[in-house]
Parts: sequence; structure tokens; C-alpha cells
Amino acid sequence: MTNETLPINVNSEIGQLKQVILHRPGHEVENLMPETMKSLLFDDIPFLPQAQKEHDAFAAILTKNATEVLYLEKLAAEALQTSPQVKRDFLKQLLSESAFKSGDTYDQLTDYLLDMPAQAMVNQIMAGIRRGKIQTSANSLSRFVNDQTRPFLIDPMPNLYFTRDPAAAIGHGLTISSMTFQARRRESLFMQLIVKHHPRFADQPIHIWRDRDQGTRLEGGDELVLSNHVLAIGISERTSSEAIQDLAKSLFSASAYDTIIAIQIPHAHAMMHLDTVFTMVNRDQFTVYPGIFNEQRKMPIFVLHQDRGNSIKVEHFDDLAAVLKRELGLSELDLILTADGDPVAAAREQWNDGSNTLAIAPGVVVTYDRNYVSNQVLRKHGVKVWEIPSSELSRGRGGPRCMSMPIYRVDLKA
Ligand SMILES: NC(=[NH2+])NCCC[C@H](N)C(=O)O
Repeated sequence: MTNETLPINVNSEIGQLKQVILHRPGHEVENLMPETMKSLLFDDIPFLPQAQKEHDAFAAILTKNATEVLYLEKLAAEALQTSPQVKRDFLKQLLSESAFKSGDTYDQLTDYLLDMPAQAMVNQIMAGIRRGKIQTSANSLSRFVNDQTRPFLIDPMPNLYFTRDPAAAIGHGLTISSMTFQARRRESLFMQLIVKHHPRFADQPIHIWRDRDQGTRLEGGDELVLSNHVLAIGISERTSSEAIQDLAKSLFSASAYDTIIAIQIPHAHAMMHLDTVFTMVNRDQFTVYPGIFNEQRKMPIFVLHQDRGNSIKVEHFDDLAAVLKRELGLSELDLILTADGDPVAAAREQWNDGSNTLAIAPGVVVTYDRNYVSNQVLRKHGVKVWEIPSSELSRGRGGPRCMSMPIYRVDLKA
């Protein structure tokens, strides 16, 4: 089978982007409240009509650059339409992960949702379900009284527009994430559904390197595909070292991948994933937020290699540039610092995802317009920058890379 016929082909961070999955922010974002914002991992409530305009501008730039944009919500509805059983099974799983396994409320929610056409059902599940929508009952008065104070029976999933995190492509396969926080755990159900049942993916040679039902945590924002055999993965607030070792085992034995550069980053809300502080923009150019280095410009890095047999060898390093050069076989390396390293501008722009660039071809990236200092620096380094409006989207603490899940990139020539 040639690469062109494969449904998933991602052997780099920078090869020309041909197909990508996005999610247009919907009512789930309007179901954020000051009381729930923090637990739902938002710092403010975006103004939805404006966020949608910004998102449409993002999609338009991708389309203009010959990228096919697929929408998660549409793929999910199409997958559900393949059979009534698929719809029922998905709903059962979704309700069970939303704390309803059986009982009156479970039955009523099932009837309410199954009655809807597939697209309406998907949109409603993503947006969340308000308590008043169905008649509920309980066998405990105190629990019932307590429950009434929470406006949602099924919580909204406002982080869905960060499609990078619940699943990510590596080579011809995918990782489907076991996500860290309750606020996001159900999100990866949609990609699992799509891969199993959507006609575009079902019965295709797609290797699931790691599925969502794992005891250890891994999220797509930590996974960078540096080449056709080297990955960088963040050891972060969202991804554990155990999960990385587990992924290494699965990848090294069944793919061309033989190296993982595990980069330990601070646990902080603004740096929840590796791609908030480090992205690849060209063969030998990377963006880096200087706040991840210590005073000596060092940081903890662990390189995993396939060793004899099926075992894995781990080595410790502290110089990011040296490790990248060696593992990628580069003679030169250009680390482009957020806001040129100015401590105030870099911190401000990192907070708004100034280093979260999405490469759509080698040396061509999409970024937020508000990070104008970093955008100028990228241009000074010869990178072509497409800017998108960003006053509302940025409130969710994610940028163009997190808002996109590439499934097909043109392979780079050796
Ligand atoms: N790959 C990323 N950097 N994703 C950003 C995700 C932001 C989201 N609010 C969260 O905390 O999960």
C-alpha cells in the first residue's frame, strides 16, 4: 500500500498538511460559569460568536493552503449513523462515564438523546445537558436536594476545540488519550468512535499505539513527531513517565519509531503540555519558551532507545539543542525563543500560546495575532507566519497547534 492511500500518515511535525481534524467551538463554551470555569480548565468565558469567527478564520487559512478540514462533530455524527447499535453503544458508554450506569435518570437520558438525529445528539452531548431537560427522581432526599444545586446533569466539554489532546497521529497510527482531568476524560470517546466506525477509518490499517482505557496518562499536546523515527514527548502535568515507557514499548516493536526524547517540563496550568513551550517549525528550527530552562540553559531530558531484543534503554541529558542535533542528525539548529527571550513579553505571550505554532509546511506556520512580538521574531528567523484573530479562542489556554489534529502530512524528502 502506498502512503497516498493510507487514512493516516504523519511522519513529521512540518510536512505539508493535507488533512486535519478541527472542532468548531459550540454551545459547550457558553455552558461555562464562573463557578465551574476552573475545574473545566478555562480562565475566562469566551464570547462564542466571536470565538467561532476566529475559528472560521483559522479553518479558512488552512483551506487556502490546500489542507482538507474535517470536523470532529461531523465525523462523530456520521459514525453514529452507520447503525442503530453503534449509536446505542456509544450512548451507553458516554452515560456511564458521565456517572449514569442505570436507573430512571439513565433511562430518561437515553430516551431523550436516542430520539435525536445523530448530529443533534452529538452537539447536545458536547454542549452538556441541563438538569431541567428531563424529569429526574432519586431514592435519597439529601442527595437529591444536593444535586439540584448543580445545573448540569451531563457536564459540557468546552475543551473539545483543542482536538490535539484527546488523540494524536504518529506514523500510520494513533494514540487515543487516557486524559488526566475529569473535565476532559470523555473527549477521547469521540475519536475512538470515529476510528472504529466512520467509513473513512473503519477496517483500515490504523494501528492504535495506545487506547484510552489505560491506567497511565498521556495527552496529544505532549506528543511531537520530530521525524519518521524520532518523537519528543513531554513529561508534564498531563503525561506520565510510565505512559511514555508504555508507548515506547508499543511503538518500538511495531513501527519505524526507535527513539523518544522525553522532555520534563514544569507542572503549571500555562504549560500543561509540551507544545505550549516547544514546537517544531522547520527541519532545523524550533520555538522554545525560555522559562523551561534553568540558569545554565539546561533541563531534564531522557532519551529512550530500542535496545537489543525488545528492551528499552534510557539515558539522561540536559542540553536540549545537543540532544536534538544528535537524534535528528542536524548540523545546525535554530532555537527561536518566545518574544526573543524578553522575560516580560515572553511570559505574556507564552500565556497566550505564543510558542504554540502549527506548521503547515516546512518553515510555514499559523499563530495567534496577539503574540506580535514572537511573530516578528519568527519572521526574522525566516519563517512564514499566517496570523489568526485570537481574542476569544486564547481564553481556553491553547493555540493553533492544540486546536488541530493532523491526520495526513506529505512525507519529507530525505
Ligand atoms: N495541546 C495543548 N496545549 N492544549 C491546550 C489545552 C487547554 C485546555 N484548557 C486544557 O487545560 O486542557
